[in-house]
Amino acid sequence: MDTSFESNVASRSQVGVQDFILLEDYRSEPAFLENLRKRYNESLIYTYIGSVLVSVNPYKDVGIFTTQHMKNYYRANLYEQPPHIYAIIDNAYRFMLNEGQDQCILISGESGAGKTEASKKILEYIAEVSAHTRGKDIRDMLLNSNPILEAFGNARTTRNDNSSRFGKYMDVEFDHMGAPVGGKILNYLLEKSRVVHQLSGERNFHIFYQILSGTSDEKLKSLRLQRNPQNYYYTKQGDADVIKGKSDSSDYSELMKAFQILKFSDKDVESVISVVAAIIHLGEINFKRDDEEEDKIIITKQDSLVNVADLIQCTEIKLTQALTHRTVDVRNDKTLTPLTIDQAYYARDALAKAIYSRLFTWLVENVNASIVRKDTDSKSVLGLLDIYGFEVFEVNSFEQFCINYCNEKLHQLFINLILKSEQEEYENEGIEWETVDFFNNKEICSLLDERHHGIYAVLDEQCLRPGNVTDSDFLDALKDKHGDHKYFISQKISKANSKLLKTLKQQNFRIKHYAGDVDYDVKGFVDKNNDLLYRNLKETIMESPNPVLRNAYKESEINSLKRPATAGTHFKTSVEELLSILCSKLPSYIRCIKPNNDKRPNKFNTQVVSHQVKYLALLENLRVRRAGFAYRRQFEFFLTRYKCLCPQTWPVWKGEDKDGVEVLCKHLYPTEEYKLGKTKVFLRNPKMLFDAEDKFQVKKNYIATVIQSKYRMYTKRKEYLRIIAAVNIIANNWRRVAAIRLRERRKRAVQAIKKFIKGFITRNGPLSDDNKQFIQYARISFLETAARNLPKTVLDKSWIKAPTALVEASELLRDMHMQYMVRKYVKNITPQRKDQLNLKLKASEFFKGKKLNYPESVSCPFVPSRLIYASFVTKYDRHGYKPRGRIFVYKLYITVTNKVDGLVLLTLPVIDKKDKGDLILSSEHVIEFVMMLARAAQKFDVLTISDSAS
Ligand SMILES: Nc1ncnc2c1ncn2[C@@H]1O[C@H](COP(=O)(O)OP(=O)(O)OP(=O)(O)O)[C@@H](O)[C@H]1O
Repeated sequence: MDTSFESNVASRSQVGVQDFILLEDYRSEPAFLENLRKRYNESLIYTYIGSVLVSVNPYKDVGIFTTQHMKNYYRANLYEQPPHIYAIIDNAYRFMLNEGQDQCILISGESGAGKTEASKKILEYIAEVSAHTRGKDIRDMLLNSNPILEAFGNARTTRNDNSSRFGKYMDVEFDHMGAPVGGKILNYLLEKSRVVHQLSGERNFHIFYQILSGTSDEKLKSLRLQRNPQNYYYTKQGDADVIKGKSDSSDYSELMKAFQILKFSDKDVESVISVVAAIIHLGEINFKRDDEEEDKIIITKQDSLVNVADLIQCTEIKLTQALTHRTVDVRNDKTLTPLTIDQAYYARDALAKAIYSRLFTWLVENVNASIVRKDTDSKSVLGLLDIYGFEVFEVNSFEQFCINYCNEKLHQLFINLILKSEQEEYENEGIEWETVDFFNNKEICSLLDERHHGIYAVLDEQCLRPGNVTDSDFLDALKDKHGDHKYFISQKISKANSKLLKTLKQQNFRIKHYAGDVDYDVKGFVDKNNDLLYRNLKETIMESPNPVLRNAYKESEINSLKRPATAGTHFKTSVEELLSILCSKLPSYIRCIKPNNDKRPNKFNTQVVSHQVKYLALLENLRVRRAGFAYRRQFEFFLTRYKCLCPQTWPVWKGEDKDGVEVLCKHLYPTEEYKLGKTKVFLRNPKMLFDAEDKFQVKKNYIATVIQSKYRMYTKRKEYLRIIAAVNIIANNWRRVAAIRLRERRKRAVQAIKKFIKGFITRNGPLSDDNKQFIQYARISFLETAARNLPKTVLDKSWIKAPTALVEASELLRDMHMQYMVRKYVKNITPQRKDQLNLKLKASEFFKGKKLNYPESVSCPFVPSRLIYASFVTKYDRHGYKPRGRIFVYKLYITVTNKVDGLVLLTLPVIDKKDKGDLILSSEHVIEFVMMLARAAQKFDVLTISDSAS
């Protein structure tokens, strides 16, 4: 929203105003010039007057024609970027594509103001922005038509080193995608007199110097030319053949390349070069009176004539005759009359001009043949008019008259279109049209071109008169017809005014053009209007096989008794045709201004510019544009931009836009300062807009903060909602995944269980797919359970129950484990313990199943500390010796009952009578006691178990 005309308003004070409409003192010429100057000094060469672009030639590179600049202006609104020619062309190009309305861009300004450069920039822009589309060939051809037309149609003048000496209108046709698909060039009034005559400091057309400088030595030799232009009459008159910063030879190379791109054949190019060379040689032909025949003339430089004849491929005799004689047709009786020397020179120059003019027409026709649209897929047309500006010289001739007439007509078109569009806008908007004070040049146009009365008509009338008509006759006829016209001044009229008498020459007449007064010298008007080329010369040209000249004149035309249209009428008609072409299109204007007459950068000559501002009618243009209202805008746009300045419309206006704008305007301006149309609001004074814009700029910061915070909130909230949505999606997905997994798990579990059950059912059967897994599981499970529940001692006889399929393995395992336990036990057993165990074993032999309380004792280990020594009997051995260190029980019987008691009967043999007999003892550990005792006695056969009853 900020990149618009209105934002440019905000920066208006930086370097003047970018649009003259915003100029406070818009009626003041000094204010206008000052704005131009200020901007020019800052290298700001473009300024708008509404949609008209005013361009001041910088004569230097201002660095604003880069590809990046083109990109900046591409699809940008007119006011989005600083004023620029790209903005104008982009606007027209887009309008053409979007609305299908043909466009034309009218570039005007005086010589050297930058028209040709502007038209090149336009073509470059079109080529760039349509580069993505098809039509590369056409783009290249359109761009390369320039070097060709410039070489043959441009020349150095005192005002411009590269002055276009013809008017050019180019149509570029586009398809619906915006790709250029074809084009057509129309050329107007080539200044052909330049071929034979140049003023001091000027040159002939560039092509003459390009050929002399750029062709190879060999080629030059074949053309029988020397390099130095000073050697030839037609190229040396201005004595200014070297142009600073311009290379004719490299221009020649560029020209040859352009010929190739535009598909000129080598033969065609050769023919063109030959024709130009022939013209150079033609200028060398001189005449003198024949010494033998007084009334005859002869050619002095015969070799030049031979060169011309060779180059245009005609016979020398025919050419000689055509240059020195003319055929006079009196009642179908054709006689050959010798020319006077003057007539011969006239004929020579006329031939040179005719050939060159024909060459130029042929070139344009051939360029057109190359760029003509080949298919029918053309949607719209963009026309480009680069036409000579208003010309005022020391001596103004027929050419200036024509050029200024064309400008007069274009100016009228400009006024009509600009006024018309303004008027239409007011009418469409239902706003009363306020009369604009502007100069209408309608009367001047009528003075020049009115049927039967205008100056062209008078000239034609004189030219048609039989007999020898002079330029003075023409002037007299003019004085008679227009002597009292408001815009025509001649000596007859000026008699009364002595001041005028001094300034206006006898053979001159003055036209008060819209752009200023111009004095025209009548000399040459009749001849130039007749544009006569003697019949013999025409016939000579026609006979040439050179493709350029071959069809220059039609047989019917030569034999026709009807006079061909005069040059003036021809030009007038082509201007009318041009105007009707322009009228059928929507125009955009580029008004070019030359800042000084020295072709120098950084020099703004107010006087020079002031003159152009006047003749381009820029102030008038501004006045029309400002008539009544300086500023207008669609309601919607205006309300959107400025609604923040009124509490009732801010932040949201709920009603119609128009009502909102009314409320807003009431709040901002006095009633007389604005008007509401049907779709637009009109502000009378730019100051009103400036005020609103300044307030808006201040308010903008506040709004920006609000917008920023709202935006941040909005983005954060959006982000938050996005995260929440994402979380929900993830959660849903996760739940779904979890459910799927659970289902899968259950499914697997069901299958496993099924398989398990099947396996279980068939576990005792042979190994099969059904029970393989179960058995495997049972094995593992059994082994794991067995591992956890292994017996810890050798006495522990427990063992888990094995599944049927594993019974055998289980038993083996059990045995192995027992062996392992036993081995381990045995490995860890002490000698004492072993002894005890042996004793226990012995006890088992004796008591197992024999004494009732024996089983109780089995688990109770024998304890050595409870060892009982038989100390009560000491016996000697049978040899009567007392055994050393040991109890020796000589004869002992031990008896226990078979009951559950601890009684022990010790029966000792009586060695000594005094010794008592049997001994009954009681022990809690009766088995242990008995066994220990028996071992102590080293006799186990002393043990007996008796029935308790005995
Ligand atoms: N935009 C520009 N930037 C830099 N130099 C420029 C620009 N426009 C014009 N010039 C300079 O001014 C010279 C004259 O410009 P140009 O030939 O376009 O004028 P013109 O109006 O076409 O003149 P004429 O009517 O004589 O053909 C150019 O050769 C170039 O040196």
